[in-house]
Amino acid sequence: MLNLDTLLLVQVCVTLLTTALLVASACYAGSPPELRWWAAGNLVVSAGLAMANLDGLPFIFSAIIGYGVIAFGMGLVLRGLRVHGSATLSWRVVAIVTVLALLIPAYFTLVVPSLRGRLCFSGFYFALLNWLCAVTLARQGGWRGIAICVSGFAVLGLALFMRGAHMLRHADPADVPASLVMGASMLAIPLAQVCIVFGMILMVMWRYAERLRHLSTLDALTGALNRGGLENEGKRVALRAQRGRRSLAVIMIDVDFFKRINDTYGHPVGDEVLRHLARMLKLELRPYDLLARFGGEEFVLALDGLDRQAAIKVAERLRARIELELVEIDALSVRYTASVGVVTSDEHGYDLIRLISAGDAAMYEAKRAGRNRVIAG
Ligand SMILES: Nc1nc2c(ncn2[C@@H]2O[C@H](COP(=O)(O)OP(=O)(O)OP(=O)(O)O)[C@@H](O)[C@H]2O)c(=O)[nH]1
Repeated sequence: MLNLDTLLLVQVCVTLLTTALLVASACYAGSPPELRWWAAGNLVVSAGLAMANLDGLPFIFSAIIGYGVIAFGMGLVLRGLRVHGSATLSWRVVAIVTVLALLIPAYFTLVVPSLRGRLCFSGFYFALLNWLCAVTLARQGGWRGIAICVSGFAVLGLALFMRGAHMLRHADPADVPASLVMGASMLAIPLAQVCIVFGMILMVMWRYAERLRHLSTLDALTGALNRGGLENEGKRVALRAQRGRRSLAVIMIDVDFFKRINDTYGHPVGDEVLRHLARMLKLELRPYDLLARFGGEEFVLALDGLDRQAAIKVAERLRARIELELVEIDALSVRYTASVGVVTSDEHGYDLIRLISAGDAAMYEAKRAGRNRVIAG
């Protein structure tokens, strides 16, 4: 038969070990707040477990306060789960969770003294808290990493519930079936804890990798897509337009005499002009359109559903707006113009590379024709 004290020690050790894992992954993944809450929660839970079970501590700790500490730790874990779902959990809720966990053992210690009642109903309460964690996480959807964590919380809740239910039915701790269930639940608890923490780490690492992948497709100066992002996203935009039998327009925009802006005002001002242009273009786009920085001072727009006439109209509106805009940096006010090339899939097909090179040719024609104008290719 499994020794319950040994299993309890295993549970505390596993909690400490998983806390170390959470801290290590927080260091690697830029210390996201949810990992910090989970690590803190885990640490508090292990302190509570030690308080509730260690011999030699004053009775009040093992009988009442230990349970409150465990619940407080679970409140922190729950807070982390909410933060992971871009929500929050007020401290008032954490306090209520903690106070309820104190009231149950206090009732069965001070009002109606019953060890069985205390262990049993505290078990039910902690089962509920774990299920609440499972539900909070499951509602966030996106099952990568979450599934293992939800299963961990569900199993942990089930183990605690079974233990409570068994204690309610078997008053005698020497009862064999009761001991068997107790042992099995004590074994399931650390295993579920390991699952939960691995799930948490997976969730955070997955999100971190996604963020890095997203950042790698963006131009650091302007926030528009970079060439890599343009290749990936551009293919999707072109395919979507083609499947929907809609025209796809590509507009190439190149700042005129940008070298002169750099030479006259300095590179930081040139950078600000590029940021300004990207901001303005983004505002003009619909959510499914695409903006990328193609080269130094050249941007490309891919607009789904615009035929030649509509695309020329948009390009002319953008050119006119650029001409009117004033970029203000400190005491400086800088005006600039841009040359614009427009092409659509109706003339050049849906291959984005061909569209871009045709658009580029039209844009260079606009430069040759005197700049600050739109040419359709
Ligand atoms: N500030 C800044 N300048 C850049 C950046 N990328 C490229 N440039 C500069 O942009 C300038 C582009 O100059 P050119 O290719 O001669 O073009 P232009 O002066 O705009 O002339 P036209 O295109 O013919 O009107 C170069 O001096 C590059 O150094 C950037 O990220 N920031």
